[in-house]
Amino acid sequence: MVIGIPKEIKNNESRVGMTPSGVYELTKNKHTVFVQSTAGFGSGFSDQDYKDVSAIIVDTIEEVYAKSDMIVKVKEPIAYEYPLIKPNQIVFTYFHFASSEDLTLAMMKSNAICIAYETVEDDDGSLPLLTPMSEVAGRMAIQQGAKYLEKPIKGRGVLLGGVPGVPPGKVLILGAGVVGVQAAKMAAGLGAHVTIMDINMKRLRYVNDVMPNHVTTEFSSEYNIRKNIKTHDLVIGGVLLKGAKAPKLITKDMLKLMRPGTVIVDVAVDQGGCFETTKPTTHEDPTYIIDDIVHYCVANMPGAVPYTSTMALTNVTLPYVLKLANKGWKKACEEDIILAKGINILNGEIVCEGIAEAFNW
Ligand SMILES: NC(=O)C1=CN([C@@H]2O[C@H](COP(=O)(O)OP(=O)(O)OC[C@H]3O[C@@H](n4cnc5c(N)ncnc54)[C@H](O)[C@@H]3O)[C@@H](O)[C@H]2O)C=CC1
Ligand SMILES: CC(=O)C(=O)O
Ligand SMILES: [Mg+2]
Repeated sequence: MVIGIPKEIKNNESRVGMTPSGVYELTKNKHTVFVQSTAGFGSGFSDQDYKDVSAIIVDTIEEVYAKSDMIVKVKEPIAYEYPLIKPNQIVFTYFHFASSEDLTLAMMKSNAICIAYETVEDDDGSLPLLTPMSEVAGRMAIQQGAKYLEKPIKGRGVLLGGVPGVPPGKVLILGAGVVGVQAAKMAAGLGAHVTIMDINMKRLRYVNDVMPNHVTTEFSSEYNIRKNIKTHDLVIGGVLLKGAKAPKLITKDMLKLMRPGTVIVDVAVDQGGCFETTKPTTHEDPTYIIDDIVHYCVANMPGAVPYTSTMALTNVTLPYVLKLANKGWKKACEEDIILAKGINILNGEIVCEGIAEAFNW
């Protein structure tokens, strides 16, 4: 098969769809791989690194799309890429369709085979191709939240870890999944007091078992959320309803309950966000303020740490990329129900639950 790795064009997105080590496995299996020149620079890989594993370097994104049977990338296609996508071309990437009607309509029109990393689902319900990026984003959420709590950038002016004689800051985490647990771990490491909420008691039991005593669990209900946002300095949104729009757990009127300078980091922004006031931002301009509450809503957080993220992503995507390349998408998906769950759009039709509902279609 002919596989193409374009350079990402989303704002400040420095990850790349495949490392040279991943490309090595593809060319070893007799596939042809086109890599757009400089695609790997941001992640520390030169064109020569890709040439050394028998990839062919091309100058433009147009050539990558035109020559390839399968595109392997990181983020959802951007409007510039829509017309480059061909009928029956496999596009394997994060799509997050439920957060963009334009993207959904464009991909339906393209007649491409859209396989979304974020809905590939293991037998136990976990999402193996989302997990590593959620690990990165969960850990980063605390790093970013701690920074935006500083007064010169309009935060409350609280040091999360406190100091001897002064209590630590308080972090509220909505969702005890991958993002939530990694965020809790980082916040606890800094010495902050952490409250983590979920509707899944199994997850709360797990957190309760593995976390230190200054991480407390609480069932997620509107009443409990309203109570907690009054006293916490940093609120992390890490909820997910697979493939669907995130539930709005904090509405605009609830911002008034929070103290001025409270920071919210809505990691779930890529599924529409769990705060009513969330709108996607970029690494170039990551925050905005509504009712004195600092909102950080970057939809590609791992893109800011590409050296870590690109490797973590290829580690998990490579086995599926190899299957798709070796067998073709039909046979690969027939034989592997886990991969088949990634198919979101096929022959111009939506085949994943939750997307059509997101737009009231
Ligand atoms: N902004 C970014 O750069 C990134 C965003 N993400 C996004 O972060 C979100 C979370 O991802 P994961 O942690 O991997 O998902 P996950 O599936 O591991 O965890 C989600 C958790 O939310 C819980 N939940 C659902 N409804 C809830 C409610 N009403 N209250 C409290 N908890 C509730 C679920 O029970 C589950 O435990 C996803 O939307 C994902 O796409 C992930 C990586 C990067
Ligand atoms: C999961 C996702 O949206 C990201 O890594 O950017
Ligand atoms: Mg995202």
